[in-house]
Amino acid sequence: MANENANGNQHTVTRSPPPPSPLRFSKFFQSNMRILVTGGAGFIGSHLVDKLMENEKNEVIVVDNYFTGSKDNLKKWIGHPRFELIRHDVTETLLVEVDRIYHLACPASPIFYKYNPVKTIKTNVIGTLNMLGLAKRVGARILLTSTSEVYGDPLEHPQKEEYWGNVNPIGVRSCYDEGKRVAETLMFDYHRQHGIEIRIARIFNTYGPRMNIDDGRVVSNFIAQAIRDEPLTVQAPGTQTRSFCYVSDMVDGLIRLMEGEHTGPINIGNPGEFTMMELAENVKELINPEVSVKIVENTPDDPRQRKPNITKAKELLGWEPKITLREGLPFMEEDFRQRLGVPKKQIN
Ligand SMILES: NC(=O)c1ccc[n+]([C@@H]2O[C@H](COP(=O)([O-])OP(=O)(O)OC[C@H]3O[C@@H](n4cnc5c(N)ncnc54)[C@H](O)[C@@H]3O)[C@@H](O)[C@H]2O)c1
Ligand SMILES: O=c1ccn([C@@H]2O[C@H](COP(=O)(O)OP(=O)(O)O[C@H]3OC[C@@H](O)[C@H](O)[C@H]3O)[C@@H](O)[C@H]2O)c(=O)[nH]1
Repeated sequence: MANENANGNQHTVTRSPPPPSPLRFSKFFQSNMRILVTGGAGFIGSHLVDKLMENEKNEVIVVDNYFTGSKDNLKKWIGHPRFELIRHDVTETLLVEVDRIYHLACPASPIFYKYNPVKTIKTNVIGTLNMLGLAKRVGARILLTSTSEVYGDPLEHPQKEEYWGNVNPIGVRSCYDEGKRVAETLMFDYHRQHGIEIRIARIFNTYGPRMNIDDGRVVSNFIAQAIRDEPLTVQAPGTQTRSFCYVSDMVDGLIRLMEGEHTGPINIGNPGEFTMMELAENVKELINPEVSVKIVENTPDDPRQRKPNITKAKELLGWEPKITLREGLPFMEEDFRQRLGVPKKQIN
């Protein structure tokens, strides 16, 4: 069986996939779909769990080491008969009988993934190897949440999936950028060599409620600063761009990819591109017109531009984002105000 990969090359899958559990072929009683979500206590993962749990035919197991995630993000499911939460680090092997694996375990914030770069690359390489070994052992379909960072500091703009990227192999972000690239390589090697059913999402900047308030990412920083009346810290030059996808759109895209027939990689993101200065102006206008903006130093290897070409997501998944940045920011403001205990100022 041959299918086309993102680079347009035919690649032959030499082996048929390992047989899924006989449970999937039950005639009289259709057993629940058993879904493992690694990193499910995190920002995107916990919203994914919420969506998956809405389907009564799904059982969800979350494994997480709580490096950046929190049990608080899953508190409404703890004790639910179709939900299990396991404290586990994916760099250690795991044996659970499942039908689907959403592999999200990896710190996403640059501050956190740069905190322990060796651990970050172990999580991306050994963690993904362990999850692929599990998928092979139990006959599960596995989805990897890769990232727009695989394009590095892109020379092609907007970025299509066929673009091979412009990545520094030895920089301070390489643990994440190269870690995710190796993870994608491992996914395709297990697909070609063992027939594993894989799905690869290249996620672009995602924001929404439950983001770690102090995780250092730009949207969470600006909103927390605006609410606390602190200057918005635009990292120089301020003209660099990102494209921001609201978390509910992201979750919808991930589920469509998992349950569709395409391996990917497929870009999932919102093509609405903003400079950091424009983002600051939007936050100022929507949340706190009095707040000041200050230019601060940036970190090495910060990509200068990023915007997804989402043609494949539209054509192959029937997906496109629905929520614009100006619609999504107020939802995040409400969440942060509630968590910080800072009510909106009454304008009399
Ligand atoms: N949020 C974004 O803008 C974005 C963009 C691109 C890709 N992604 C990817 O999406 C996934 C989720 O990102 P997020 O924004 O929810 O980040 P997050 O940091 O909130 O979630 C990551 C989760 O993984 C857990 N984790 C980290 N290392 C682990 C390990 N070794 N073993 C077990 N659990 C571990 C963390 O505790 C956390 O709960 C990540 O793979 C990230 O690379 C996110
Ligand atoms: O306070 C801040 C923080 C960040 N920034 C700038 O905002 C831009 C975005 O930075 P962030 O730290 O939010 O995130 P990045 O775009 O670097 O990575 C993000 O997108 C790709 C994902 O894979 C990563 O997981 C996610 O963190 C950068 O240009 C950064 O310099 C600010 O201007 N001010």
